[in-house]
Amino acid sequence: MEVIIRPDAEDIARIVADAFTGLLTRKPDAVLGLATGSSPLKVYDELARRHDAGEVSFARARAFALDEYVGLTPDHPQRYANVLQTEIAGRVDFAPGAVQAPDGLADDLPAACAQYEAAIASAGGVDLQILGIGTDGHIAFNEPGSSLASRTRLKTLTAQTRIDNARFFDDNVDAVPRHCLTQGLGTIMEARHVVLVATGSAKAEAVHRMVEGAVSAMWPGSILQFHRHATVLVDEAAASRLQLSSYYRAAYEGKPDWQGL
Ligand SMILES: N[C@@H]1[C@@H](O)[C@H](O)[C@@H](COP(=O)(O)O)O[C@@H]1O
Repeated sequence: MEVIIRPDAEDIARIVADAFTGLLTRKPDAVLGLATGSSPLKVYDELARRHDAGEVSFARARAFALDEYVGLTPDHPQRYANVLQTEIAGRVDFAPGAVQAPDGLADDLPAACAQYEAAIASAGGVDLQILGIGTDGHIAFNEPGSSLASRTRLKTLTAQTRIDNARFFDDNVDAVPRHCLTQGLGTIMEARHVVLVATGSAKAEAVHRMVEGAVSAMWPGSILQFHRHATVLVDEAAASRLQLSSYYRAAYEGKPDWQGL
């Protein structure tokens, strides 16, 4: 796991956008993994800017959302399919239907989960997955206690996650759905490169546990310690509990250019 500590979210966004544009240049039909939440927003802004400048195209790419709320109406602005359309898909040149999310309105939710797994597999798997992390250490919606081998499935959100996400629902926690469909930890682990972005002091404990703690279902992001190509980008506040921060800084400063991200 590579840990990169940068001064601010803009700098992090540039580095992550470089990973996306580099991949799409090498492999225009790449399969991208997209996250919701506030953490990726500056990355999406930077990608939209580069797209407008003619520096990158998503025309042949496909993308999969990490997760989706269960039961939000098709036009609900917080339905993650709509969030991704607003934040990134509608701002660049993805082909119609190229961005998929689990179907949180399906009559048969387990079947929808199985279909989603099959769609990712038939696309050839995810090349580059962007991730955020919850204050309780969840990635996608894999809450503490999630199986480290889990696949796309129905999950119940924790009270903490519903409180954290109430800001997207006019601060009304009762409006936050209780259930979601989420890629499992085992699903996410199959992405060929995962890039996790975390900023702000509220994430410091989760980042420390994920990177330096024991691998444990109590801190689901810690499964990424087993990933062969995981990059964690944090600002100073999110890095504030890291024990080996001097080492991470030295490694990044001395990193040979040819290594890339
Ligand atoms: N399902 C999403 C996660 O994918 C995201 O990583 C997390 C953190 O959100 P934020 O980036 O807004 O802190 O929130 C939600 O629960």
